[in-house]
Amino acid sequence: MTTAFKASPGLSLLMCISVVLSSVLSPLQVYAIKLVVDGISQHTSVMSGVVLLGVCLLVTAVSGSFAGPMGDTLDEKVYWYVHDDLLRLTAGIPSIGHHEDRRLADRIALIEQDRNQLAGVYRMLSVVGGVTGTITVVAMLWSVSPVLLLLLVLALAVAGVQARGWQQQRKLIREQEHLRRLGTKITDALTEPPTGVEVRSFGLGRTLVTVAADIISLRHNRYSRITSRFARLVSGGWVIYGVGYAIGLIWLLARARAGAATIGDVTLLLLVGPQINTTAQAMTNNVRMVIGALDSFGRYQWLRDYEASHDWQASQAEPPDALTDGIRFSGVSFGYPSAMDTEVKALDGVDLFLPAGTTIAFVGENGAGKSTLVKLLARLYDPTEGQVLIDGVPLSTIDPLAWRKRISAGFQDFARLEFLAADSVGVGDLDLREDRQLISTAVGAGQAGPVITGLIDGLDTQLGRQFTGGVGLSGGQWQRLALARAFMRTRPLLMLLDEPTAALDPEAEQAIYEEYGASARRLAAETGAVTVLVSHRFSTVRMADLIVVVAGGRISELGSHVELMAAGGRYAELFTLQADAYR
Ligand SMILES: Nc1ncnc2c1ncn2[C@@H]1O[C@H](COP(=O)(O)OP(=O)(O)OP(=O)(O)O)[C@@H](O)[C@H]1O
Repeated sequence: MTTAFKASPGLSLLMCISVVLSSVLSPLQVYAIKLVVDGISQHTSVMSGVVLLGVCLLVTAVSGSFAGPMGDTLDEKVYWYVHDDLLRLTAGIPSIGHHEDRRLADRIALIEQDRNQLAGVYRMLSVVGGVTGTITVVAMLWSVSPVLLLLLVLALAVAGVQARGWQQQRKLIREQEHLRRLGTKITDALTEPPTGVEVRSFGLGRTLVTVAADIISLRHNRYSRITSRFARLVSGGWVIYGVGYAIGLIWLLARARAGAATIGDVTLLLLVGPQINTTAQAMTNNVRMVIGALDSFGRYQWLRDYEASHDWQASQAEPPDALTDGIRFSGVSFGYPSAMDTEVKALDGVDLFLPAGTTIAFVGENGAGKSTLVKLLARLYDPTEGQVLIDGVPLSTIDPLAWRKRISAGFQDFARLEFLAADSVGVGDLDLREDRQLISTAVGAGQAGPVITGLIDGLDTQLGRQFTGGVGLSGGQWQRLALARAFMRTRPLLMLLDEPTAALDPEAEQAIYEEYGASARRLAAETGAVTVLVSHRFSTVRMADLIVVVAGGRISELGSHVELMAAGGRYAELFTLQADAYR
């Protein structure tokens, strides 16, 4: 309710009034008719009944014509309010665990699907309306005979069964979220250009279509089983209600003949029959809405709590202006959130010192833990045990956004930012996004000069084939722009290069590493910056001051190229293997 009132206080208040009014008005109309009938049959005044009926009809007509458009506008306002809030919440979390943990991703996907449900939250007001309506019906039945209240009890029981059915449907939707996601992934694989090539060359199309159909029928079968079971129960219930209503009517007619009830009483029961039904249905709808809204809001609230506990508010310290000592991993262990159940650790008790002003290379087999070390340095996660220290200050106490502003990073899985070319590079330092001089320098350093000069409007070209006049780039060209982006930050304390040249041709790769070497030397003198390089190419790795061999989440060897070669361990073995291959 507070969400609806925050989105639009005035409209929410008007809707409150309109919902309550409409729930009282229709039973009151029935009562007014009874008063008129009684007046006529007993030759007394019908004035009060007529006035009441007139007022009811007038108010219904006026409020009815406003309620629809008002409701639509409020729906729209709440929808966009919730939409913005969800974006803010998911994008605002500084860590990335919620993107990678399946359970968290499922919940967030459900919240996004629930946006409509959340937008209609003000309809919860009709719970108030439903209660008022029920009280009015109870009062009317009571005025004829308390025995007739049994009809309402019967109708509510049927409505309760219906509500139970809805609850089970929602539970099933929740349980099957992973299937929905799998279905979407398969659809994407079949329709998106990046996977299209492999799907066709391996002839996977038909198989994927069959799997997608199986998933749909699996979801559909269980859903329709629940739906049809409850449909049978509910229709049976209404038949019993109908019989009960007929018995009630016959009983009341007999009483009227005996002079124990008036014609007005019989008229009231005739008119209120459908009202009982409608009231019970409204109550079920309310229960359904409450269940749905509690469910959706429970998740929405969970996301808010999650964001609050992951906003790292406690991390307020500013990063140092320059590194004097260096960066230390002290007893660092880490398990990915998605692997929590398995207790598999990606890093296990790492103690490592990266001295200020040096270039360090991480090497090791696939899955050894190199990228995980890099992610902890960028504070995309916090270690599960131990800590990362920046000049002796725990990284967990440093403001993550301020820290990232002092990092320049190039990744293997780079983003293809389909903006104007200037922006695609410029967002590497948002504050200096408009600085064309700086962008041009970064483009040069990232070896993206030929990419830009090849574009029709240079830096002002729209990138991305999906845009009118947009230009598509090759994988290597995109990577060059990503590298240029990484050169936008001019005074980083940390340069992270996680296989950033995988898509580049050898010449560009050589040039990039020369550029990085020059940057590393300049920054080492200016800010004591540490350069971390992850690479499988030993010709690049050997240039580093310190080489760290990672194996099974631990540090297995450490030293300069010369020292490690002399030691004759795993590094020496792999280096020799690669060098022989090139001979
Ligand atoms: N997002 C993730 N969720 C769960 N486990 C992950 C995730 N990313 C990596 N891992 C696991 O953590 C371990 C270390 O992975 P990491 O990416 O650090 O290896 P790497 O040494 O960089 O490998 P590569 O050379 O292939 O890039 C692996 O066992 C991997 O399966």
